[in-house]
Amino acid sequence: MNDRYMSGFGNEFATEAEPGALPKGQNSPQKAPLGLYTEQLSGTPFTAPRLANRRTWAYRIRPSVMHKPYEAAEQKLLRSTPFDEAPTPPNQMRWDPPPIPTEPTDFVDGLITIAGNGDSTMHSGVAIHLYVANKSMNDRFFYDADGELLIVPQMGRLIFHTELGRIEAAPGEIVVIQRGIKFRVELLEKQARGYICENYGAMFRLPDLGPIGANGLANTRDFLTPVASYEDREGSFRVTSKFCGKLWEGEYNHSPLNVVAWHGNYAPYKYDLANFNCINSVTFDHPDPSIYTVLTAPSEIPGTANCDFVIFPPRWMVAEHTFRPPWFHRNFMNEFMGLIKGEYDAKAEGFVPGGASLHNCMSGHGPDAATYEKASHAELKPQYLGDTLAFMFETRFVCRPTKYALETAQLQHEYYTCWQDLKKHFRKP
Ligand SMILES: O=C(O)Cc1cc(O)ccc1O
Ligand SMILES: [Fe+2]
Repeated sequence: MNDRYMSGFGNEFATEAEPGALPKGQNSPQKAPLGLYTEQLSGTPFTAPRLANRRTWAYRIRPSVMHKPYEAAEQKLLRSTPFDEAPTPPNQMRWDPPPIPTEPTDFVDGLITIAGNGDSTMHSGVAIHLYVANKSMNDRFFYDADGELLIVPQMGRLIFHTELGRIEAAPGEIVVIQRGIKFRVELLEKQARGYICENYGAMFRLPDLGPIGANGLANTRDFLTPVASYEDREGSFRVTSKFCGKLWEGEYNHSPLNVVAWHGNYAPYKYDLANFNCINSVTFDHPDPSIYTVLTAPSEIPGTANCDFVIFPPRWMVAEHTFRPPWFHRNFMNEFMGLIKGEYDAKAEGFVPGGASLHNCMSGHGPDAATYEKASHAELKPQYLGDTLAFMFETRFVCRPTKYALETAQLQHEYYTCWQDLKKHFRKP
């Protein structure tokens, strides 16, 4: 731990970048300390039950209201609901990684929507985007009124300069920036690439642990929220807003990252996936992948997540008399997968870091033919899967690919062939 982050999930934090900037004993004094403006940011309705209620009080150089009117802005490959650009095929789909652009492209211009579902205006469903960038945002900022952003870097370290503090993230870590929070993204390397789940629904939270007990999976102390830090910059700035599925741009004469102090429980965080305490079979059989849930965004139906964020981290495989990789299956839920590094144990080739796959409701999938043959005959000694980090956004509604995703050269039209060599082994007794 260093002094740039505070640890815990959903805590009531209090942090000031200048001593004395937080008012004592009340939220909205007649005059806030240091000549700051007081502003409340609500992430849930005022009346949400206490356990789900999220809001933050910000003490800032100027309030968020101070800007010129937003106007419609250029939108590149970013898409939103209703995701009806093209019919959704029931086929298994897989993509190679998107190329890094040759033109200067920042995090916002480099957003590419692959698929999505639900209705952002009804606060349900998700959009799944990739980002590719080679340029930092300096005088440009972004906020998403449609949903919360779960960002999964795959290449390139980044700094997310947010209203509530700075988060540095490398591949292997994830960052969550909630609805409405403004930020800009600085690249610490020449190129950056990764995945984003834009969650229109209820905020991501930690899953219940049931019989696992009070500890395990992602532990609360490993979630890190930044301390307050601010920019006191005046000039000409651009804020891009994602609102009702479209991009809008507003002119500001100051940096909106001007929060000198804040307290509350609505704040961005990061989590290092290496801290995930993996629970798995030490007897036999391959458990359902829900054991790998890092975060869940619930829906109003119990056990039916709007989106689960699941990882397949480095781990020991020890199950006896068991086919160890994922089994063949067809699911109710819809599975978008990405690979941060290494290899995924269900696929011998073709699923590469930065690439993606999509297996929608009731579409058969599972190990490719090469993996099936190998794992059916493998000696079942304890095996460490070291070089691997895959993840899944598992959603309640069918993920409907965008026209871009269906037409891009990165779509692997031959993906289905990885199962065509599965041999008939049946012997009638
Ligand atoms: O399809 C996949 O590769 C994801 C997955 C992994 C697993 O271990 C079990 C089920 C499942 O859908
Ligand atoms: Fe699956």
